[in-house]
Amino acid sequence: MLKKIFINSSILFSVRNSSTIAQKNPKPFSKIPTVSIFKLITGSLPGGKYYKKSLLDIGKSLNEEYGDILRIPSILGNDEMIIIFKADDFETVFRNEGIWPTRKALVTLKYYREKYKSDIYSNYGSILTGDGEKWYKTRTTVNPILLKPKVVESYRGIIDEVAKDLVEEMKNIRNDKSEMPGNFLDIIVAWSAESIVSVVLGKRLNMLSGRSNDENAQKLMNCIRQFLEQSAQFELGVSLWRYYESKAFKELIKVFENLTNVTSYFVNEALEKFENEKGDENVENSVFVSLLKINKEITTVMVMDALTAGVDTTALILTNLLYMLAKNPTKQEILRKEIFQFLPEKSSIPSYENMKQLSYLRACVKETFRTMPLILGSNRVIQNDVVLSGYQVPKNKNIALTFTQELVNPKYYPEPQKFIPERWLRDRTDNKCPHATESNPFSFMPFGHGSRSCIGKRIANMEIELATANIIRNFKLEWHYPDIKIRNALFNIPDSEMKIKVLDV
Ligand code: HEM
Repeated sequence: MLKKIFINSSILFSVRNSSTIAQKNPKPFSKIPTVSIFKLITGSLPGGKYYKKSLLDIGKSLNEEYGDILRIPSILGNDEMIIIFKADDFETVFRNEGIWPTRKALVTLKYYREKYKSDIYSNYGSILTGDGEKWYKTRTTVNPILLKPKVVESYRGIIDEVAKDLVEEMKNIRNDKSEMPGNFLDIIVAWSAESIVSVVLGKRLNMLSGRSNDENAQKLMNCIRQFLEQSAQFELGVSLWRYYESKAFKELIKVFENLTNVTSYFVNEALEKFENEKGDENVENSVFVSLLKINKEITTVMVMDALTAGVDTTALILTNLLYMLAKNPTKQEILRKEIFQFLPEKSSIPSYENMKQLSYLRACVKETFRTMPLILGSNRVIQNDVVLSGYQVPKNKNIALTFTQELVNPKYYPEPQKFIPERWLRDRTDNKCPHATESNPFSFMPFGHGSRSCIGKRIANMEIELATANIIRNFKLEWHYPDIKIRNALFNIPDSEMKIKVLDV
């Protein structure tokens, strides 16, 4: 064992040394290890090494096989892509992303919006799929409303109200073994949709407790689920859709159309309400109303993006977190102790001051992002020539940053497979605890980085923290099944029934 550790650490050392030299004498771009898309496709067929593998495993195999940088040449509508795995390289890319960073993602949604919905995006680009100056105009207008802590704080009451509805729903839907139904993820998606709609539009859909008879609310949920499931094959595979619109592609376009229609319905409804209540000082605060006072066009664009990007993401992280707490009862008890200390009553609404004290809760959220990442990474088109992992990479190349390998790098996160929230605490009492706060900040970016990072991160964190605090305040969670499997959709999603046991405390 010792010999193994010695060999591993000497490899690490020699790689580090040689990489320093390589940064000074970089190898030419043409020498970057290259994997053909043909090899990737055949590897994904039955019998191939990537067949039925999760994206996490595919990323790991590519890193092991080709090293810290590899190139996939352009083919049939897919741009050439450089894939990187190392935190130091991520830093280089982000420092060279330019003032209007370009991310080539959600390409089918972008295509749909440009081809069929140019009227909505004529003056202001989408935050999610737009680029250049039009993206910048929208982003800088919305930033103060979605990212300023004081403004986000004003949504605490409504987010807590929805979290308490989720707790009631969990009481109602547990079976005679006190377990959640297999489709618990759908309930959490309903919670997430309810939360973001109430923040953004100031409207309750009442989707929890089966109370909603609003057919548009149901439509919204269906569209978001279909988007998650159906767009993955086009995002991740060869872009043949650029040449030929298959039946599956046409169905995806229909999903985008439905999603746009249902969102437009909510936007128009909110507009009408706003017009009727104009001048009334008691009009409820919402992102919508705040933005509307600035610019109506941007308001529509922002609602489209928030409902597209802000539902499944948050729902999946809360699901993963509850699962991790159920599987780690000792950590769950530490968290419950902290929550009892600051929230003695089940009905209390956690204040800003209360939540600031819940450092173990925030550590549990971070450790969930690390151990069960939602996405493989992000990408940027670099604006300058750079050196990555010892190779020259000219400007304008599309770089895919694969975050997941660093999340389990023992150099940054000792005992990486273990769920250890303590590693995120600043004032550690246990000195033996592996410490993440000293690790490279570019090794942990669940919301991305820079001016194109997630605009919903503060809202998402508040939703997750309030839901978890309320759930752990009310229930003890247990897991009595084998470890869940993860499958590929647009995100990494659980492929097992989420039958978490919930017992009253
Ligand atoms: C736990 C929940 C969430 C996670 C993990 C997450 C993660 C991400 C990531 C990784 C990016 C790309 C960042 C980059 O390329 O640097 C992103 C972008 C984005 N997210 Fe989120 N997100 C979450 C929740 C939300 C919510 C609630 C909203 C709703 C407002 C939202 C709206 C967006 C938008 C509009 C973008 C595009 C930003 C831009 O390109 O300027 N996200 N998110």
